[in-house]
Amino acid sequence: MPEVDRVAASRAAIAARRARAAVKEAVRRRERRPLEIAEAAWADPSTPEGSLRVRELLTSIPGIGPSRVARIMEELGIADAKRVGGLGARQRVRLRDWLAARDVGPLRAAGRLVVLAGPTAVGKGTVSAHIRDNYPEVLLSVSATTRPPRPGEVDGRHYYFVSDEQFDAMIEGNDFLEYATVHNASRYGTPRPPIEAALAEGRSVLLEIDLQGARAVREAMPDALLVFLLPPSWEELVRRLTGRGTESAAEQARRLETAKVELAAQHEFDVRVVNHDVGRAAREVVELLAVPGTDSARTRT
Ligand SMILES: Nc1nc2c(ncn2[C@@H]2O[C@H](COP(=O)(O)OP(=O)(O)O)[C@@H](O)[C@H]2O)c(=O)[nH]1
Ligand SMILES: Nc1ncnc2c1ncn2[C@@H]1O[C@H](COP(=O)(O)OP(=O)(O)O)[C@@H](O)[C@H]1O
Repeated sequence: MPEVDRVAASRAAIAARRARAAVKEAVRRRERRPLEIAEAAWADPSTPEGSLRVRELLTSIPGIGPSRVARIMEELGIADAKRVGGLGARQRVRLRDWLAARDVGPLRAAGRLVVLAGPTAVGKGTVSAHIRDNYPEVLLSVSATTRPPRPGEVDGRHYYFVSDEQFDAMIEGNDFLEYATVHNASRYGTPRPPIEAALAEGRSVLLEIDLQGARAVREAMPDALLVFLLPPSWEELVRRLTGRGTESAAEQARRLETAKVELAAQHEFDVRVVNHDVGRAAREVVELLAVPGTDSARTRT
């Protein structure tokens, strides 16, 4: 191919990729409905909608992660690399029915609720704090807890430190999105009102809670995206727990037993992020929040 044609072809490929990225972003931000994208693709398969892969379309839908997408595509009998515009008639019917069943009607600007969970000492607190300090557009939910503050912890910033009676009153008042007893010791709960207010304003919310909390949020809010934070290795997890030095040897051993059970539940989650480096892991989580106006939201393809 002559050089000038090659340059034109590669420009066209870049433009097509950008156009597909814009379609995915619009779905992610709930500006366009997935069903409408599929219908545009079938009306004209040469459009960006037509050349979008089915996998990409489904992964862009808020609340659906890659492992669920793989399951859905298997159920629909659609091969991994298929483009929406290239589906056969029967596959189109199956995909249309599936999208229509979860079509939510009129769209509204909506923030996303992301739950960050993972085994003890993987770095959930560190990654969340990094997000709170570097991405102020994300609301990091502050939980209420009955455990006493550790040195340096500030009421209202790290937790709302409450008495057992106050915690009971919050349960009575239906003030929690979820609550649980963690490590067989203290109670922790996610206050509901700030989350509902932020989501209603189109702001994204991050919850850093334990595995039972993540499951409860999925029940209460099926659109929530569940992210599991993984250590680079088991040895590194043990190093982080012992290095933190906030638990006795007996408590560390108990938490490591719980960590094994928690790691076994990682496949219940939509997305897994490995915490090699705090900044990188935080950025990956923020990209999942797809906050309009952040660099990560703009450049994610
Ligand atoms: N279910 C639930 N778990 C929470 C909540 N807030 C914190 N947790 C979890 O409680 C556990 C204990 O937290 P913490 O006392 O700060 O100690 P850590 O284990 O050293 O992080 C962690 O696994 C947190 O993810 C909450 O609101 N709900
Ligand atoms: N990416 C990382 N690399 C090295 N150490 C880390 C990393 N993330 C967290 N840590 C360290 O691991 C320990 C546990 O982190 P923490 O945020 O308290 O875990 P969690 O909230 O999951 O229990 C802390 O000492 C923290 O400084």
